[in-house]
Amino acid sequence: MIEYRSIRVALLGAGSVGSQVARLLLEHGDELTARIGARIELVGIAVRDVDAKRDADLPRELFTTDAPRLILGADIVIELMGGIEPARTLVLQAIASGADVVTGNKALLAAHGAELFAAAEQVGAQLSYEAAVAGAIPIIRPLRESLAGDRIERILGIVNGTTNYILDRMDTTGASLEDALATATELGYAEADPTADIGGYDAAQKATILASLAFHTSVPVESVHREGITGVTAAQVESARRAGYVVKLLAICERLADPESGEAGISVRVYPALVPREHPLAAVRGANNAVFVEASAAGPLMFYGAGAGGVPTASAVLGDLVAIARRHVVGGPGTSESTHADLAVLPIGRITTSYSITLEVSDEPGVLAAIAHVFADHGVSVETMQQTVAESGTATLVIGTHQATEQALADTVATLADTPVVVSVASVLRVEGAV
Ligand SMILES: NC(=O)c1ccc[n+]([C@@H]2O[C@H](COP(=O)([O-])OP(=O)(O)OC[C@H]3O[C@@H](n4cnc5c(N)ncnc54)[C@H](O)[C@@H]3O)[C@@H](O)[C@H]2O)c1
Ligand SMILES: N[C@@H](CCO)C(=O)O
Ligand code: NA
Repeated sequence: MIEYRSIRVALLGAGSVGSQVARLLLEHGDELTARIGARIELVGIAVRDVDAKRDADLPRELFTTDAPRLILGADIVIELMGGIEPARTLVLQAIASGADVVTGNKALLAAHGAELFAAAEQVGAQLSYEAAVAGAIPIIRPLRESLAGDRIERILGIVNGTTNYILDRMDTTGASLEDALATATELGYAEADPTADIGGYDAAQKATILASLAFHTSVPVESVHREGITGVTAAQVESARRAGYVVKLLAICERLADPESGEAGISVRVYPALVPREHPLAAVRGANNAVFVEASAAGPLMFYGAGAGGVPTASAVLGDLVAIARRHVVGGPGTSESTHADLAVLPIGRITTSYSITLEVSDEPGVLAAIAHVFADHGVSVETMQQTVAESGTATLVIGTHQATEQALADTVATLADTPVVVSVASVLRVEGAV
């Protein structure tokens, strides 16, 4: 019989994801041993309350409330507690004590990634985080390894399941945002406090992580332009549907030249946008996630699947664990994060996009000309214009623009709002992923 060496694993947190990681480790131990060439020994699980009800039946003797002590002597620490503290201190402590770390904590990485990666690099430790972006979907490893020889041009991600569920429900049933959110809460997709999801904060954290990796640049979460879905109305979704679009909350990471200096830069932004129905992202339904990557040589690629859920997310955690454990068997330092490109993150005003603008206008002679003037004055070219006349003496104009800078489009919208024939600017949405 082969005598396998033991790799000591400490788990921090046994909630939705942690409890499934522990269960799978215990249930599939022999198979993992054969794949790794070493035995994974789960030495303990740190939790807040040893007697709390869990999603999986786990041996009580594994539980402890003393996380700092559990870390000592571990070869690999899996952090699945969430939040910033004490997760940050514990991860730093694990790295300092010579352990490698697996985490699913996007909030921690978005806020303190640079510090944690630097600490890991200093001692040759590995910090892996596949679960932190788009749950079970392999996206971190493909960006870091499979596409390491390519050049990423753009990433369009649906990386928040809760908001995708809400927008999909609005699209398919005509529900209001409030009603769709209530259903998402009932079904357990949305948290009791849904701010992080519907405000776009969760997606912004994931965008930071994706952009840093894709563009070899440390991207602070504060530099991400963020708009949530709270302003999306049933009327906008319906009008998008009639025009052949679907509204999606997108995390966009894009390589582009600064229009002012001409220097290479990147844009990282999160907002609800119109996506053409023919685009692969339009087919991402319910609470699923997808990351659409455009690479220079590979062309377009889409990674699709379950972006959340205890069991699927545990798969991503175990993948990282097995990769690290295999390295323990053969030896050598971990892979450090590369930030050599150090590209500037451009402010939202410098990016180029196109808009769909819906205006309520008076239905009288000269209105179209007046509106066309506003666009021309700001150097924004109109691509399409559709008019519907209401009985009340007003008309609805849906105007699609060609690509223009955000600043020019924002100035156009501001001037339109002050134009006497414009009764109201009913909706302004960007269009992304033109096919
Ligand atoms: N749930 C998902 O679908 C999902 C998907 C992707 C990533 N993630 C990430 O994975 C991590 C874990 O998520 P979750 O849904 O399992 O969370 P959870 O709230 O269900 O579980 C957290 C666990 O950590 C423990 N814990 C929290 N603070 C602690 C402390 N101070 N000391 C000791 N134990 C503590 C809790 O007792 C609990 O066991 C988070 O960072 C989350 O963002 C979750
Ligand atoms: N709240 C997140 C969970 C996964 O990070 C979502 O809705 O996608
Ligand atoms: Na993932």
